[in-house]
Amino acid sequence: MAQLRYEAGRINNPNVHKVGIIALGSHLENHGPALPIDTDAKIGSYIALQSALESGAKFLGVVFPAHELDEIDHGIHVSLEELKKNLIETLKSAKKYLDIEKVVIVNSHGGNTPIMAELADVEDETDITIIFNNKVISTEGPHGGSGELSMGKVLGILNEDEIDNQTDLEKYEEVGLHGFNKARENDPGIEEGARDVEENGVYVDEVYGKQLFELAINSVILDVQKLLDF
Ligand SMILES: Nc1nc(O)c(N)c(N[C@@H]2O[C@H](COP(=O)(O)O)[C@@H](O)[C@H]2O)n1
Ligand SMILES: [Fe+2]
Repeated sequence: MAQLRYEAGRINNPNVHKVGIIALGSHLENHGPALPIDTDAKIGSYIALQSALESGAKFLGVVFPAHELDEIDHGIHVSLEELKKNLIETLKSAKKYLDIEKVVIVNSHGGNTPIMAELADVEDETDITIIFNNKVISTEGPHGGSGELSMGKVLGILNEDEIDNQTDLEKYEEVGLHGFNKARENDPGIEEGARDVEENGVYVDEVYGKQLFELAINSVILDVQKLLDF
């Protein structure tokens, strides 16, 4: 069997080959008329791929299923148990075929956050060390709001003709999670996002979109370094 040249290419530390970066987003979720239903998956995949290119870590693609709170009905999502099962199978496959021992999960969908409480289990089941990176969720602001619109502009997935309609909130109740009153009552962050869209509307700024991506990518690169230092 061929001897692999782990030091080939722009590789600072050959151990980086044991580190993977995988995106966890949502492919089937309304984001108003200006953004496609797989906006989260594309934002997360872009961050994961760019981070892998910069750090030398392996790009492991994107997890297919996504979870969401019951009180937020804006797409097609699975139970937390089903997401956890799929994540374990996916990571076991990365270990079996690519000899991956450590992974950064790049989360780009707010509804996946509850999986964080299951990660110790996932690490035990897969014998893989995990860092869960939620940076883009914590900086992007409201669902289908200015942050996602601006990143969508950078990715070229934005329908510019529909931007003025994005805040027709009676029609597109998912924008800012405006129409999900129970979720707004239960989560001050969601309430804040809804109020922001209701009071300030939305805008598109490509420079802002690039800054959001840079912040998220740098944060993932730092996580890769932390895993290398383990
Ligand atoms: N979709 C969703 N589900 C939850 O459970 C949430 N807590 C949030 N939070 C807010 O929505 C933004 C996420 O929107 P995307 O899922 O990335 O489209 C997030 O930034 C919070 O403002 N969202
Ligand atoms: Fe989402």
